[in-house]
Amino acid sequence: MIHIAVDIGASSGRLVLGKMENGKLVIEEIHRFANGFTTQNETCFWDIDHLLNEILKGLESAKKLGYDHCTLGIDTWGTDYVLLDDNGHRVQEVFSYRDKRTENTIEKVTRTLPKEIIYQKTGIQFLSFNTLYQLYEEDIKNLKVTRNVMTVPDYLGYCLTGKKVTEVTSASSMQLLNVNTKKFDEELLNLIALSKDQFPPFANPGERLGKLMKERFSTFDLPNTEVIIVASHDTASAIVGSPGNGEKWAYISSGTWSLLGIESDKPIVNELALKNNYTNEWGAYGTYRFLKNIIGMWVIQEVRRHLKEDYNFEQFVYEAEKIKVCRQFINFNDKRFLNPENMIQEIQQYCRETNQEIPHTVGELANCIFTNMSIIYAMSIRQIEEITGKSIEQLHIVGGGAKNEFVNQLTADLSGKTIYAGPTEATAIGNILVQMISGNEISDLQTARQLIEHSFLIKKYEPKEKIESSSLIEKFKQAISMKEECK
Ligand SMILES: Nc1ncnc2c1ncn2[C@@H]1O[C@H](COP(=O)(O)OP(=O)(O)O)[C@@H](O)[C@H]1O
Ligand SMILES: C[C@H](O)[C@H](O)[C@@H](O)C(=O)COP(=O)(O)O
Ligand SMILES: [Mg+2]
Repeated sequence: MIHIAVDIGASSGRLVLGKMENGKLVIEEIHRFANGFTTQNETCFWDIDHLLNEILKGLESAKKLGYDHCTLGIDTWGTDYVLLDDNGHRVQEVFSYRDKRTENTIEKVTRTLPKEIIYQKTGIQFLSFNTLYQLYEEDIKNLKVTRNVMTVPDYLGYCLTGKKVTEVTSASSMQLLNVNTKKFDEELLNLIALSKDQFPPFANPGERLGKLMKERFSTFDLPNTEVIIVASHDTASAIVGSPGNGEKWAYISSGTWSLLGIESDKPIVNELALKNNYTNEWGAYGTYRFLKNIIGMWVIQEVRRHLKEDYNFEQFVYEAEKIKVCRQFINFNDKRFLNPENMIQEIQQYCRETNQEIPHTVGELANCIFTNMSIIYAMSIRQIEEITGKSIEQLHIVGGGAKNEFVNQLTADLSGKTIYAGPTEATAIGNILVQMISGNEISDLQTARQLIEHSFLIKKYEPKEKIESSSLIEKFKQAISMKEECK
C-alpha cells in the first residue's frame, strides 16, 4: 500500500510518499513548498488556501507517478486554529502564533486563574501563543458566529473529506484539555466564552477520517485517497518517527522550533516541571510528550531572511565552524526573539545591552546562534534528568536541524550524551508509520521504531573533551544571570 504524509511545518511543507520495499520503509519526497506567515496591518496570518492547494498539487504528482490508490495523513504545527460558521466557512483568516496580540495575555488570564491552577489542570507549558490565549484575545463577535473551532490539520482534513474531528495531539497544544479528565476543561472554556460543543468529537491517531472527496476538486486529477487520522501535531509525528528505544532516550525535534523532551507513559505535572516550563502534550498511543519549546532554527531562518546575499544552511554551518571562540551568550528563549522586526539587529542590540562583543559577520552570527542553541539543549537535558530522576543516555536529533553537524557535535560535547542525528524527515516518517499501524502493516510503535533504524541513516556523534566547550555553560549562566539582574 502507498502512504502519503502531508507534513507542514512553519517554514516549509512537503508531501512524502512511503512504501515497504525489501523489508525497509522507503520514502520519496513528491512535493515541497514554502510556508510562512504574512503580516498585514501588523497582524500575522497563514495562507491556508495556499496550503490546501499545495496538498492537492502534491496528490496530483502522486497520480502522475502512477499511484492511483493511497492513504494520506496530515500533520502541521500546533496551537493555531480555524473558526468555522454554521456553513463550514472560515469566519476569518487564520492567525499565526507569532502575532503580537497575545504577548501580554498570560498575565491577563492568570489574574483570574493562577498559573499553578492552569498547570495542574492541563500540564501544558506557558507559551504566550497557546490557543487558550489566542482565543482570549479573539473578537467576541467572531466567537458568537462560530459553530466549530478546529486545529489547522483537522481543518485541512475537513476540507478534503467533509469530516470534522478534534485530533488529541494537536488539541493538547491548545492548553484547554484537562490532563486528568481527558476532556476540555469547562473552567478554561468559560474564560474564553466557548462551550465544549463547539469542538468536534475527539479522534485518536490511527482512526479513519474518510475518503478524499475528489468531486470537490474536479480541476485536479487526484488518486483515490483514504484519509487516516495521524498524530496531527507535527511534533507528535516527529516523536513517533524518532528511533529511540528503551527508557533512557530523549529527542530534539529540530526544525523551525526545537522541541526537546522525552516520551512518557504518564503526565509529569509537578512544581519543578512548572518552574522550568515543561509541557505534557499528548502523544500517539496514549503517551505524553514531556518537552519544552526551544526557539530553534527560527533564529537562523530570520537571519538568513535579512542577509543581502543568499546563504544556504550548509554555508551557515561552514562559516560558523571557522569561528574558534564564541563571544556572545544569549538566551534565545527570551520573548524578544519570538518575532522581532530584524533578527540580526535584535541579536546585536541584546549584545549591546549586555556589554558583549557584537557579532557582525555571517560566521559570527551563525556561530553565536548555533553555540547558544547547543548550550540551551545541554542545560535542558540536565533539567529533564533532574525533574524526572531519569538518566538520559541517548539523544535523538530529528528534523531538518539534524543536518547541522556543528550543533550535533557541540551538543554531544556539552551534554556528554551520545547524539543520534536523523532521520531528517522524522515527522513525515512518523506520519506514515501511524498510517501503516492503522492498516495493520506493522503492529505497534516499538516495531515502527525498529523499522526506522533498519531503513534510514542515523549518524552518531560521541562527546569529545574540548577545553573551550567545557566552560561555555558556565559563561552562559553568568551572562544570563547578569542580564536578569539588569532587568
Ligand atoms: N543542510 C543543512 N545543514 C544544516 N541545517 C539544515 C540543513 N537543511 C536544513 N537545515 C535546518 O533545518 C531547518 C528546517 O527544518 P524542517 O524540519 O524542515 O523545519 P519545519 O518543519 O519547521 O519547516 C532549517 O531552518 C535549517 O536550520
Ligand atoms: C507553536 C508550536 O509550539 C509549534 O507548532 C511546535 O510545536 C511545532 O509544531 C514546530 O514544528 P516545526 O516543524 O514548525 O518546527
Ligand atoms: Mg517540522
